Amino acid sequence: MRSSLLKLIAENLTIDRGGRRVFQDLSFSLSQGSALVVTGANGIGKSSLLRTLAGLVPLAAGTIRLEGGETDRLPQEQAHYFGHQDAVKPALSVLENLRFWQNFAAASVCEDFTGSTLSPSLVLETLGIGHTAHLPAAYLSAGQRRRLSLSRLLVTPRPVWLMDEPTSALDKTSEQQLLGIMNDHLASGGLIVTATHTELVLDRVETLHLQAADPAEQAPEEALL
Ligand SMILES: Nc1ncnc2c1ncn2[C@@H]1O[C@H](COP(=O)(O)OP(=O)(O)OP(=O)(O)O)[C@@H](O)[C@H]1O
Repeated sequence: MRSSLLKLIAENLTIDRGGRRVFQDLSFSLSQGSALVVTGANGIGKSSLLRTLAGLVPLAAGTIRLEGGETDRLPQEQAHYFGHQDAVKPALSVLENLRFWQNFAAASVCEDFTGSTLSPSLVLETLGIGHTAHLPAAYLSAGQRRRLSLSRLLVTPRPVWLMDEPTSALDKTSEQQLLGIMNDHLASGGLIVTATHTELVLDRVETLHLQAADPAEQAPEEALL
């Protein structure tokens, strides 16, 4: 019997950006195999929350931990961050980009999550950009660049995926494929935190709706509700 299921636990998070408090005392926990969908008005702090979980924005207060994860690694070292920017090096070929990321981001496996490791070539084929493998990444369209960025998550297993507006720039077919990939990750025991303005059809979803603490800062449409 498994004794230490993975759980992402955020307690009393407080985040400041540009000298302004974005939110404070935010707490949540997310169990293995589940996705947390973060919603809320523009500027409420969804991206800031994801960037904080990824270790890219410092916490003013609070703690983040991955229970059941690798004890000698920080939670962000066990997470992939799929943000607005695609982190693609334009002068390298598409395949070189992916090989770079495979070598750069260490795999993170633990008792309850092994994930799958696919070869860069296979991932590019799977995501429909195999024919671009030897082109400079600068030549990719916006949607192809997005798919290359997504492919990083599949060449190196990490249990936590932090995904900011993951469907942006994707066509309907790619969007369906992305949802399939996200559901596969959940089915293999992974966890996903995703910020979105669109509905994502995922298998096990919890929602976190961020709201302004000060009603004066609420978006007009939210203030009317
Ligand atoms: N680098 C930064 N420096 C200063 N303030 C920032 C920075 N990035 C974001 N902010 C501010 O932090 C607040 C939250 O921004 P954030 O991008 O997290 O919102 P969001 O909910 O993701 O918005 P959207 O739905 O528009 O993407 C906003 O007031 C924004 O202006």
